Amino acid sequence: MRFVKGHGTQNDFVILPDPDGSLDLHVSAVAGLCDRRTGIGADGVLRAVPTKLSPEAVEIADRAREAGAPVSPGGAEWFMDYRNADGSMAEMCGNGLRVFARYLVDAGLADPGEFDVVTRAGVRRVRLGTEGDVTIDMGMPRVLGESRATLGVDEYDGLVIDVGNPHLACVTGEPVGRLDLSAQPGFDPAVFPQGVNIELLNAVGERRVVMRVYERGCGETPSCGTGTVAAAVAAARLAGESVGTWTVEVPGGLLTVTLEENTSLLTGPAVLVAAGDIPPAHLA
Ligand SMILES: N[C@@H](CCC[C@H](N)C(=O)O)C(=O)O
Repeated sequence: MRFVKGHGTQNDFVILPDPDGSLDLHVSAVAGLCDRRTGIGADGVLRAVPTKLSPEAVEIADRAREAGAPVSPGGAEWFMDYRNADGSMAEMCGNGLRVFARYLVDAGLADPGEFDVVTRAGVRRVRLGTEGDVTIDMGMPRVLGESRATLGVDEYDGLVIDVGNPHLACVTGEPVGRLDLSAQPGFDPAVFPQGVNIELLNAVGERRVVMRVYERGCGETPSCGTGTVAAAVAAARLAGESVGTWTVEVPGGLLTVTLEENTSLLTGPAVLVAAGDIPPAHLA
């Protein structure tokens, strides 16, 4: 089985091309591939399957069209089947989608420029820039209320934000570089029955934030694209703003989030670093 390895601001992924839709990915196979000692090592797996060969993806694309989403006519040809490092499925991955788009273009499976990709969060438009950056239309983030994260004895208030997947974005005055994110922070399971990605962030300047994240199904990662959108929304609220461009500094680099009236855009790098073969026994 072929694989490609890539990352977006150090949030890293194993891409598994599945051109005939025959790959039955088990939780343990994903966890094995993502293991940093016994596998390839990654924060997640991106299975690339033609939309038409995945009933799940066909349904998502149809629903998006019915809801009036401007799915490009020949577009949305590929489904990004995203899995976290522990093997769990998630709806959306912002860094992963940039890397996925880069892979499709490099592999000759999509034309450079702009195209649509099906994700579990809906159809997302991607645009490859000329400088190596990729921009994704992430849709309209929804603020659903407030909740609290706990780190040891410390509590952090935050906003419950849906970016296709669930987030709790907590702005704090305590420098986030000092926080211990080595263990799962506490959260209210009644608010997040499916788990949550938790961002802790400092507003450090004019539309600039520093963020760390503890991802559902992964642990602390150097970056989370959907998390940066949630962070920008939380920082914007604090500043009494709702639109504009925020720079989000994560341990793995810099991402740009533009909040618009009806949508949000995420821009950042997407790099492919290796390719190879996985022995079939490793996927069994
Ligand atoms: N790293 C991702 C988010 C991946 C999914 C997340 N862990 C979840 O379970 O929702 C990103 O870049 O957005």
